[in-house]
Amino acid sequence: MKVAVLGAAGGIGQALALLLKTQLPAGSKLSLYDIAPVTPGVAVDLSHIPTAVEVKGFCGEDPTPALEGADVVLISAGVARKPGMDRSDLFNINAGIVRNLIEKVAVTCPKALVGIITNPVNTTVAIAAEVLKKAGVYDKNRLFGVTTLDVIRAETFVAEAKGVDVKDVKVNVIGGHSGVTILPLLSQIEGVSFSDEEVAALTKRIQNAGTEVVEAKAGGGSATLSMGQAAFRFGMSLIRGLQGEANVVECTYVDGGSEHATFFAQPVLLGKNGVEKVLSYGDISAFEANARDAMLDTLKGDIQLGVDFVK
Ligand SMILES: NC(=O)c1ccc[n+]([C@@H]2O[C@H](COP(=O)([O-])OP(=O)(O)OC[C@H]3O[C@@H](n4cnc5c(N)ncnc54)[C@H](O)[C@@H]3O)[C@@H](O)[C@H]2O)c1
Ligand SMILES: O=C(O)C[C@H](O)C(=O)O
Repeated sequence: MKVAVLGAAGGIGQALALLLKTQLPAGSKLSLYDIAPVTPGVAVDLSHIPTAVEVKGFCGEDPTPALEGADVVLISAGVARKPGMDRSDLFNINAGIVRNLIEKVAVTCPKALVGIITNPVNTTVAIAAEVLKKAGVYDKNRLFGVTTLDVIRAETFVAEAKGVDVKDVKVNVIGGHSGVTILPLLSQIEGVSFSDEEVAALTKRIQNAGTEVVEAKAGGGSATLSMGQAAFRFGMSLIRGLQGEANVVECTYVDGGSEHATFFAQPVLLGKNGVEKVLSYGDISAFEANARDAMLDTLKGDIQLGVDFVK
């Protein structure tokens, strides 16, 4: 199994690379790419950790050597928010970065499973899809927006609020990855109940959790360590699916034939070809149905921005 991380010298990239180096299956290859010249050094640093995972680092303008033979590509290359910015403010810089990297993916490893972390995810995934379509290699089952951070936040905050063990809390988060498009389905969580006020407050906190970190870091960036963990969880789920493990399910933003929008995050069964099956997100409350319907104009606008960028 070969995993490539693009943006590997960044805050997320380094945290993710450390987790992958220490926990990928024995015999795996880890390929780190970033425009930053430090990247080969990041790989040398990691290579001193005694695990049976070979790690190589590449820098410069061309990611091709890092992508050769990749089964999974995780992309966190790009700029992060500062206080006062929305994720959409990152579009001007990150749209072009994702487009250029995906153009290389399309040529070098078109069959790889690609997870996009770079914001604004609602838009950058649409950009990636259009680039792959243009290159004639688009397979909707192999492209994912990584929304796992919303899931782990929801699980953490619910466990804290209700005083339960976090390992017993499972939360589906549907929609997209920004503001009102992040919709945790709190009504489905087994073993806990919430007042209407608690639902409103927890939903808002989960939707604003990225901003909570951006403000706490006071200009020093956005979530990197929790995102490293989230990307690691998602990347490992892709790998477990590729290896034929049964019942690997993650919420992720996919082109999955949703009735709501071209791309929509919901539970997905992962397998040897990426998306095995897009699963129903199940019954939801009236509050959640209203929030889902209210997000759709925003989500569709975000997606259209990505489509128009490439066309
Ligand atoms: N999906 C999510 O839930 C989620 C969560 C947190 C952050 N993010 C996003 O992830 C992205 C990265 O965040 P970060 O904190 O790691 O930022 P960072 O600035 O620490 O790292 C970004 C890295 O990308 C590299 N880079 C820039 N242009 C590149 C290019 N053309 N090719 C290769 N590498 C390039 C930079 O050199 C840097 O090392 C941001 O867009 C951020 O908003 C997404
Ligand atoms: O909020 C951000 O800008 C980064 C990320 O999308 C997050 O949710 O933490």
